[in-house]
Amino acid sequence: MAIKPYHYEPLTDFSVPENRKAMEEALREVRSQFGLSYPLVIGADRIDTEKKIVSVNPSNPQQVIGSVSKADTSHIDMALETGWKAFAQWKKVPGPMRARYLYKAAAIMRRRKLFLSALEVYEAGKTWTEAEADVAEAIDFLEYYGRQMERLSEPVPLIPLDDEEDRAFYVPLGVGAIIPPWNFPLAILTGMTSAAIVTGNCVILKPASATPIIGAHFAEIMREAGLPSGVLNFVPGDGGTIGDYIVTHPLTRFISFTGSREVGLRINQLAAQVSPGQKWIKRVVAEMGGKDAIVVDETADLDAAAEGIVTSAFGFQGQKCSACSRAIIVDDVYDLLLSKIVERTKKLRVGPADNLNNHMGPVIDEKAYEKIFGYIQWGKENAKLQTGGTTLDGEGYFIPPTIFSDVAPGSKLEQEEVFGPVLAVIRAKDWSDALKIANDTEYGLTGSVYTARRERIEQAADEFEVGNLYINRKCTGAIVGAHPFGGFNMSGTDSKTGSPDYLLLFMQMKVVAERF
Ligand SMILES: NC(=O)c1ccc[n+]([C@@H]2O[C@H](COP(=O)([O-])OP(=O)(O)OC[C@H]3O[C@@H](n4cnc5c(N)ncnc54)[C@H](O)[C@@H]3O)[C@@H](O)[C@H]2O)c1
Ligand SMILES: N[C@@H](CCC=O)C(=O)O
Repeated sequence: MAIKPYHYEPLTDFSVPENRKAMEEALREVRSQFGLSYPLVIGADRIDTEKKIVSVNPSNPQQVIGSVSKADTSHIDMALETGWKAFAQWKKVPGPMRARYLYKAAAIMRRRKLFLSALEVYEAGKTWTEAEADVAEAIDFLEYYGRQMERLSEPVPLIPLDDEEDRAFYVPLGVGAIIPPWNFPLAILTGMTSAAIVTGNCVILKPASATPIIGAHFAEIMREAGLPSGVLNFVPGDGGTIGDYIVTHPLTRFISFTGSREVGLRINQLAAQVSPGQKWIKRVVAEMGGKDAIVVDETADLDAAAEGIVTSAFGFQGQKCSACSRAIIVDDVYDLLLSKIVERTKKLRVGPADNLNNHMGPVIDEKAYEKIFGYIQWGKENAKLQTGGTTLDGEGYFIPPTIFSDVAPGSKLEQEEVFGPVLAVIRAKDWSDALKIANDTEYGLTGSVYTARRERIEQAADEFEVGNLYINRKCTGAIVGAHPFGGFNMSGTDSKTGSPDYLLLFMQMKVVAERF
């Protein structure tokens, strides 16, 4: 069997009765495993600690999904030392062979797709479709990065000199820390970890504290895929407590982080300081937040725009870095489009994520719930509430999709990342004004433009300062390999996940020049 060219993973249609039944069975299977405890994994050792991170269901926080052991600083020392020991062998494994571990892990994930999706429904509060899309994306990262590593294992083409042989090839960096967020609990964690590993590095993986059980299942899948021990060390812990220790540790060679602007900047700053005994400049790859906008002009298909805005704003409860949190609409069509957006939004059902009939589940935890309601309160005092904004019945952290209109450019709700189901609608004088408002943010992650005018599409391609610009479509849902993903400015360190360039961030080029 030859390795086929990369193709993104198809999604499951849950309107088909057999698929629905299979998912219901997977949800039952996950429930039967509630309460299990998962150890740290350092080298070949599985370590149970007294202190645990307890993971709960955000749709019903009384329900415990499971617990993971909690690493302290001594475990971080152990994991880094173990990683460096494993690195001595792992870096010598040829790239195409390392890729095979990823293909194997992808095959295991594919076989367990619905189980992992069901786990996300309970641990992250994702609806069925959002959960399955995340698992599919994790598989995509494994398949795509494997093939990219095969390509990058070829010798680098050089200009030949007359009197010597020159060779150039990529070598790994060493042992690094992988620090993912909870919002794409399998896809982003898998992408970040597999990119570092397939390029020949060893890692310590600290999953986000809200979704550690999914992380534990990933670590287990990599073990089943045959990954040599010590290449991936799994060390859950509280970011605020052990994060600085990991980042400043002299044995940490690189940090791959995805999360908030605040934590990303802190990591970037701390990593720049040289600790005693450290003999490299740490490399930091940081993917951070967004304040993403959809701009609509007077020539746009307004029904398509309303659909794109609602999907982008409220998919996974607005908890995507790519989420549309600003709809910037030109005056001519503002009132009409606003009414279409509000009408569609009012049809969205919010409730427990394991019920297929709900379009939206809960936000991730109490802290997020309180923070989002802080923004809602601000909106009530400073803008016009169109829908939502109330508390909802039920045990979980449910927030209705909330829309504020007449939000002033430059104001708090127009500038800060809410990371929840809150949409700010902003009136622009005209197209030029709309583009100016869209660019007036320190972030630059995703954006969309709805227009029928060719010259405006080209102007946006040139002037809309975002890493991922979409035309006449939603601003979420990047596909690995088709939409390299990552933002400008305060949205990160200018890297692109799922792109032909991404793996280079985990390697350096070595040149050997030989005279005979
Ligand atoms: N650009 C992207 O591709 C992308 C993708 C997903 C999420 N995000 C962003 O992530 C944020 C939401 O995720 P989050 O709430 O998990 O973010 P977060 O910054 O709170 O946490 C991210 C990770 O950092 C860890 N952490 C916390 N404090 C730390 C410290 N001092 N040192 C080291 N690690 C520490 C956390 O435990 C977690 O694993 C949003 O801002 C969102 O826009 C960006
Ligand atoms: N890659 C995802 C967003 C990841 C951030 O949360 C998308 O394109 O919607």
